[in-house]
Amino acid sequence: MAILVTGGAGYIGSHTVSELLDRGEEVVVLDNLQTGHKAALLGGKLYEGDLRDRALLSKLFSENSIDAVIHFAANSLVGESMQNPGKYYDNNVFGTLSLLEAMKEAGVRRIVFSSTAATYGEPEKVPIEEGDRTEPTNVYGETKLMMERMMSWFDKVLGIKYVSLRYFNAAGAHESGKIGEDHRPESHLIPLVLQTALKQRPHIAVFGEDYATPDGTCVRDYIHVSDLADAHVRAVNYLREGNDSNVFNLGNGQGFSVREVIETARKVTGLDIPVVVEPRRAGDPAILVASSDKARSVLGWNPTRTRLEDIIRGAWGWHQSHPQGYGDE
Ligand SMILES: NC(=O)c1ccc[n+]([C@@H]2O[C@H](COP(=O)([O-])OP(=O)(O)OC[C@H]3O[C@@H](n4cnc5c(N)ncnc54)[C@H](O)[C@@H]3O)[C@@H](O)[C@H]2O)c1
Ligand SMILES: O=c1ccn([C@@H]2O[C@H](COP(=O)(O)OP(=O)(O)O[C@H]3O[C@H](CO)[C@H](O)[C@H](O)[C@H]3O)[C@@H](O)[C@H]2O)c(=O)[nH]1
Repeated sequence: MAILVTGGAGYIGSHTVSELLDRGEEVVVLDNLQTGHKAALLGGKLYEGDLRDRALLSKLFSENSIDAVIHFAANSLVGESMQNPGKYYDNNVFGTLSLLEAMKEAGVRRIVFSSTAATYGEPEKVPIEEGDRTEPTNVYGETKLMMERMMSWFDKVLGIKYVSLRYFNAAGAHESGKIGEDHRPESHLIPLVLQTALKQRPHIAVFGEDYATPDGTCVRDYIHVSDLADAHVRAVNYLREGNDSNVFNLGNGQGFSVREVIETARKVTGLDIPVVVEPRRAGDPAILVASSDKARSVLGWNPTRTRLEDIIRGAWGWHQSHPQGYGDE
């Protein structure tokens, strides 16, 4: 049986495809390449097309024996979602509906889904647990929560089981050096800091230093992309074993401030990284740190690449060897 990976040519998707292939799984990828890269695919069978194309989905399911889906394909820029909400409801919510309908038609009963810490909004406490209040502060987080709720009803009514993985901040690159982070436009802190070290940007902007945190800058929980990939494989197996639908946080449980990330990058690269302090970015909570105890106990997940310095060193290796990313745009 094969696993369908939507968005498999993207950052987290490509690392998960690699992990699945390493474990001998047959992989089918659906990606419209709007932010993904063909070169990020280390194997698998690619269908180049859109999630919302029901005819393509029907063809894909009829041509392959798929028993589980891992669903990464989405738009995921918080700022853009606050300028163009319709794009997010269309691609994320309608796209997921299209996928679930195609799964129903094909009789596929398992889906593992990319959710996000953004479903919580401003946390009521840290570390955040799965049962905590979910009140998104941006459209992106709201669409991900809607997708979770839609899957919950497709389970109740149709028996399609899901695992929703709420990632915190994905970071780092594959140990092989072959794949890494190449978002266009790039909005994530670590790649932007490393592009500044490479002198591709004049400075890194620090969005606000008046937060109620030890050094005034936002605190985030950075989790290695390969540890995320491992969690997806575990989640598929959890569903294959016949377990019930579930929701898990995925993070390291340790927070680092924006200033600490920049300082660590200076240490790793040995280079100057100029900083300019700018106003807060709309919709940014001060602190987001995960409790991943549930994923550890239920999925047996045990992230191994947890040191921020090592995560940044791996990303630095990728940026040095691929200064233009995949170079396909
Ligand atoms: N990067 C993070 O820190 C982070 C954190 C939490 C959640 N997430 C979620 O994880 C998932 C993957 O994130 P990423 O950073 O790898 O993003 P990415 O942009 O690199 O990957 C998304 C992939 O989906 C594809 N895609 C998008 N819409 C599509 C459509 N309609 N049809 C077919 N393909 C489509 C893109 O071309 C791309 O290859 C997203 O759902 C994102 O919301 C990411
Ligand atoms: O140039 C920059 C970019 C970011 N930041 C700050 O660095 C921190 C991390 O920002 P990222 O953009 O790297 O990540 P986010 O925490 O905003 O978002 C990530 O995690 C979210 C969940 O928490 C969502 O899932 C989202 O898709 C994912 O990119 C934030 O405090 C942000 O304000 C800066 O100071 N300067």
